[in-house]
Amino acid sequence: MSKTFNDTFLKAARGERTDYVPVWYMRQAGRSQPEYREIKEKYSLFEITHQPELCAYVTRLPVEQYNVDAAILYKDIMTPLPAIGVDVEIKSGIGPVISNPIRTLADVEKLGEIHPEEDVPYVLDTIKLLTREQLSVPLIGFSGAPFTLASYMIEGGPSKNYNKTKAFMYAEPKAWFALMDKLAEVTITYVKSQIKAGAKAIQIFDSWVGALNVQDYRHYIKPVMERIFSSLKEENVPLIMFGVGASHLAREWHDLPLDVVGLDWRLQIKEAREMGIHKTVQGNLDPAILLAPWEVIEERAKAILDQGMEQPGYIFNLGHGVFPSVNPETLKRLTSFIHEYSAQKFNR
Ligand SMILES: Cc1c2[nH]c(c1CCC(=O)O)Cc1[nH]c(c(CCC(=O)O)c1C)Cc1[nH]c(c(CCC(=O)O)c1C)Cc1[nH]c(c(C)c1CCC(=O)O)C2
Repeated sequence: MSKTFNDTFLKAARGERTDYVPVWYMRQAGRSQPEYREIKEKYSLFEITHQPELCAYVTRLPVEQYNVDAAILYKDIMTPLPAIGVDVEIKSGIGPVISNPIRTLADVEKLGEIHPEEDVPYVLDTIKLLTREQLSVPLIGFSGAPFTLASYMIEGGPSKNYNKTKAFMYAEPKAWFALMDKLAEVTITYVKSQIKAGAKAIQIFDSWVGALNVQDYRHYIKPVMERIFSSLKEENVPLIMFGVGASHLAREWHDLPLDVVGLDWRLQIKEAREMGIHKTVQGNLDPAILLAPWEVIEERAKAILDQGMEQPGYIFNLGHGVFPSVNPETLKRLTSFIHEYSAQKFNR
């Protein structure tokens, strides 16, 4: 490794004091970067992820350009699903589309298991490349969570209201829980293989689970999340939870055996602390703010930092992914602002 390893992100994730607030951005490897757009003209997401050298390069780009404190593996939450029999294609401008959606218990029973070394060797090879030779910051591995994966598998694609998913959940509880069990198994096996290959932290994306109320979350989802996090806990790497529009579930996540509660922009960090969330918090600048003039971005970032830095255990991020139209210079400037402003405050 040429540079010394920077573990600020891992320390913050574990709730330890740091010299400054670490930063990374969801969807930092992507469409806001001209180098990435050039690659995307030639290759699809799945084609990039099947080429470990290229995939490692795409993963590294934002670390070098934005000076962020963590890298996130370039792949999608759909990546493990073909291995268990899901026919998924990522359609440009739409998202994941699935041609054999789940409709019955028999469909659930047909789903297979994942064997990461055979089914997704390219994911593990990319991680090995990055963590053994190329990265000076921790690599975040990830998986989609059962509800969010199931929502695509049942709806057959992106959805606004998750009606089919909810109808399946309420009307076919036996099939629902069987599906949650299968997806928990996939998540656990897949994530453990990423950690074994070298991932230093894990984020679980339950992006769309905010569609459920607290009662349904407790009944239909929390037990499966409890099982996943209890099993992953054995691996001793920081575990991060994230979802969109899920402020009403943040307290439920906090109960789970995980290390970091990810927040979108709807809940202020001080409100989360008042709700009793004392674990590390990650977030939560509204990604739309990045399209505003710099003065507005700085003011909003400062307001978030002033709340987040009050307790140790804070990681700066956006409340959701970077939009394609964001200027890379803005992300670079924001990272140095977060680093400098927090270093000054911490060292006073
Ligand atoms: C729900 C979800 C998906 N994928 C993901 C989530 C959870 C995070 C979230 O809430 O946004 C996670 C994801 N998807 C991708 C990453 C890469 C790593 C990173 O954050 O930089 C990550 C972490 C690449 C991607 N995932 C996708 C692309 C676009 C690829 C293409 O256009 O071919 C990339 C680079 C496609 C995808 N995949 C998905 C959607 C909704 C879309 C289309 C929307 C879009 O284009 O932004 C499902």
